Amino acid sequence: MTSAPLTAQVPALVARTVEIPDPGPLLSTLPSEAPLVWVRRGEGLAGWGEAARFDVKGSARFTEADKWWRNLTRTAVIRDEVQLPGTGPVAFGSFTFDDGPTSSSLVLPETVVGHREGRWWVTTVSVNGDLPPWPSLPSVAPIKRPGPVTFADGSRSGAEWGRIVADAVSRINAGELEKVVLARELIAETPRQLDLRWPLRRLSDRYPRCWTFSVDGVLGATPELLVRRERGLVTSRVLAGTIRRTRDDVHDLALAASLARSSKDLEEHEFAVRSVADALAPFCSSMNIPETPFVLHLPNVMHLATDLAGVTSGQASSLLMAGALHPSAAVGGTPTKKAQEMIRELEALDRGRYAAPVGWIDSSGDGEWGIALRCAQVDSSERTRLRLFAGCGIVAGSDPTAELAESVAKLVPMRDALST
Ligand SMILES: C=C(O[C@H]1C=CC=C(C(=O)O)[C@@H]1O)C(=O)O
Repeated sequence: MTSAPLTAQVPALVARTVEIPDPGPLLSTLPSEAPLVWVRRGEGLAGWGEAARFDVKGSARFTEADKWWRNLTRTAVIRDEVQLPGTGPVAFGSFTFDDGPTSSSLVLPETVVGHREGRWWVTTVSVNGDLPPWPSLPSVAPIKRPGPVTFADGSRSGAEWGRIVADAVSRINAGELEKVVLARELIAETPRQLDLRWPLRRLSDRYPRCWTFSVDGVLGATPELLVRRERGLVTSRVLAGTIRRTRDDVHDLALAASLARSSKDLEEHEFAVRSVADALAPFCSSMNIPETPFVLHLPNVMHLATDLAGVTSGQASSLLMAGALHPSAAVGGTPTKKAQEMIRELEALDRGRYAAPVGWIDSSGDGEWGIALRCAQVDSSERTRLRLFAGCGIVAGSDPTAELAESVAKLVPMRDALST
């Protein structure tokens, strides 16, 4: 079901991108209202304003959103003096994990500031056929602190969650399925309306190897890139298999070595790589899949990681690829259908947009889509209540106590980002 007919009159999109001098950190250019963000190591996109949006529910959400974007950009007039991926009009998107009651959205910002390869630009758009305003950066209000934040259990306490993990392990050992990813929720309350720039700045400063994102009230820093399509090349960073860090670098190195040898984690990782490679295969004429994963070090956890790369064989956009890849075994399980049923049965949680594609797409279909992991969903009106999510891959050898501790470690980035 779509909330807007695809055949509705298509607005006349005009976009203009101009090069600008270094404006400082991208996140410092953002006004406080509804920031749209995709940033890693200082590069990426920061947008605001809403020139057009598309909200959609149901199993065809990715294809319908892709159709809407193609319709909108097909007849667009684009003046782009920078010509890099992410220049010209871009839409930011955030999708739901399943076909439940929450909508997925694509948002076309009025203004986007971008930075890549030593260049900076501003794009402005209009959807009424007029030339958009001359790109300029507004002066922005200082970032407000959230004040003391409280945290409480969401749909289940930690102990209850440990019990459903134990249940999943016995069912995996009984042969019902091979892997399931179970998530838990934490509720954060802020005493005053949250200025989203506060957690975003902290996430991007502390987790520079992650993609910091904010789209339509979902924000976080994800280490997992579901798919990037850029000028005929497709890449994907697959993660699965995790170990907590201890703050002792020497000990962490030993842990990293044990992670790289752990048969439980290597097996979990293999499921995730296989699911991504299988889903990408129809879009690629060739693909490179490294034989062994590397260990990705983040401040709170370490992951087994594999970077896949392929050459595209058709016209499918980055968004269609993201839809085909979702849900990968890193967020669903193996086999996918069985895992989704078990998630619904055991979690007692509407995942909303957690563990689903978040990212951006440009008018050529190129773009980057991460998986919204370790993120928060802000209630839209008051902005004083957030649902925080984190999940863990459960396989035959999983220990519920260790998984609970892992989920706590995965919640740290968002918790810390909200604290004053
Ligand atoms: C589902 C999450 O992590 C996934 C991604 C990387 C490693 C994972 C793991 O080792 O369990 C999870 O599959 C999450 O952080 O919410």
